[in-house]
Amino acid sequence: MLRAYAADRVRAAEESVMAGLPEGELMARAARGLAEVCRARLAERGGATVVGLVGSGNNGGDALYALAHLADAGYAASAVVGERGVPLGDKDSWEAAGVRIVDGSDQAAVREALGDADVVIDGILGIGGRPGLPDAARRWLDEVPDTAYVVSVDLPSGQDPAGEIGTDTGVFADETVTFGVAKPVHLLPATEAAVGQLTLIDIGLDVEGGPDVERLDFDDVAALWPVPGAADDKYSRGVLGIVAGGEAYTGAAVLSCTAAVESGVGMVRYVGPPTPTRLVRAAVPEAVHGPGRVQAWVVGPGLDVEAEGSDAHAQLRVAREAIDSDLPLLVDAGGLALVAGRRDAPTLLTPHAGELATLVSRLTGDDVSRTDVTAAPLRHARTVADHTGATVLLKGAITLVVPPSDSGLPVRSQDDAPPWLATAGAGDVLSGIAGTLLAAGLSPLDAGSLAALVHGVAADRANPGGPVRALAVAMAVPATVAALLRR
Ligand SMILES: NC(=O)C1=CN([C@@H]2O[C@H](COP(=O)(O)OP(=O)(O)OC[C@H]3O[C@@H](n4cnc5c(N)ncnc54)[C@H](O)[C@@H]3O)[C@@H](O)[C@H]2O)[C@@H](O)CC1
Ligand SMILES: [K+]
Repeated sequence: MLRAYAADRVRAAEESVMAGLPEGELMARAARGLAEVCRARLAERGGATVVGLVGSGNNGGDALYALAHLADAGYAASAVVGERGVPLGDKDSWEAAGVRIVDGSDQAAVREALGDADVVIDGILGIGGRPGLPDAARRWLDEVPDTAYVVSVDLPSGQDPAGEIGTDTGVFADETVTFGVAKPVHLLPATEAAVGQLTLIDIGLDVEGGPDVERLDFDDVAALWPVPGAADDKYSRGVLGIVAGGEAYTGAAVLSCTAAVESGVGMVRYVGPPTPTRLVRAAVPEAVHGPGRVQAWVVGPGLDVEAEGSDAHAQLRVAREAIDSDLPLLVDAGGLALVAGRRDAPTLLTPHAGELATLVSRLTGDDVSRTDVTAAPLRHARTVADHTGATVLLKGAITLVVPPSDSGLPVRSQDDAPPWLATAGAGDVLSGIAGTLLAAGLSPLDAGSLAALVHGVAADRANPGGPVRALAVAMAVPATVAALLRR
């Protein structure tokens, strides 16, 4: 499990560690680790020249000390500094340590220095930064050659340390070297694309309490996935009711039911009108039909809440009963239109960005667009979680699973899916996997994040590096789970 802690908690931890250490020791550790990474990247690239972009705070201090180590190791090291000059010591002392100081307001000098750079160290802003870069720093970035390898110190400068707000004016790094623990910026969808490879340097930091953001990795699957024992039967493993599909969207019913049986559900009860029922009978002979006792519900894939006719109305009635029940519930796609008040039972909502925008707008009365959601995904997912008491799984290239704030639980952020998984029906498959896990008794947070992980890995295994259809993802789930359980 990768764990990230908010910047203010990291600062508090730094302060308590620093109290027991000689002055400057923590920064010295950070800079030594940073210099080692840069030295390895220079060696891999056969490079001789490293240039730091140095801001006025401690992030710039880390960069400067690392540059001094690299100068000491024989590399040509320069530091571009802003109008406030070097963050620590004075220009002469750094030049005595072998670091050439370049006046950042002299664009020609900046261009000349960066033109030769094999590695660029981005030490403009760290956890003290707000989203966006000062104009002067933006002009420095204009001179960074495409061929240079950009190593960001702690986080890509100008990106939101909290990972809440995306900006395209910040640094986009090849690698980010962070200290002690990861921060939300490294894992959350608004900012993670700017981080590049994440490298963690141990500086002896220990943050108290649980993380703010987590990411399950493959080694977490065995501890969470419900593995049946000899005493289990289909009922104890979990019966999942699926209210999905209609005369218009017939495939969603097949995909959701298929994914559930491929995920090892005890039994599926399918509820829908005649055409999807016929198709589910043919494609998923394991499913039983019509309402009955279940341990959890999936409501919504391919569900048309506006559909007319007695069959559609009967299906809608079961959907509403499921929502009003005290059973664990997953609500997806068409079913999201039925979500209104709070539920006390475990609830997982699984919108994509457009559906979340509609949901936020309806619940808050604000006019929120899909673009607003993609610019600040965590904020909007949390708004819905707090309004409904449900856990919100926001689908995307990175899947966010956001419990209500008052739960005290961390956000999970999963990046397991290949871009090929952005295909019709993939969400229906996810609902079948996550529904199976809810029926087996997992919490919405575990069910949602574990399902997102398995869904992404199954897509990759179905056809590594190439296109994949939703049905193939569902069919790849059994071997994927077996492989993850064997680790
Ligand atoms: N506290 C410690 O002991 C350690 C800190 N470390 C480094 O220190 C960094 C944090 O340093 P600082 O707190 O000095 O803060 P930063 O160096 O991140 O930022 C410096 C200052 O820039 C200004 N600023 C922020 N956003 C801006 C914007 N968008 N435009 C213009 N100005 C802006 C703010 O006044 C901020 O205080 C960490 O990210 C890490 O790199 C490491 O050396 C490890 C040890
Ligand atoms: K930085």
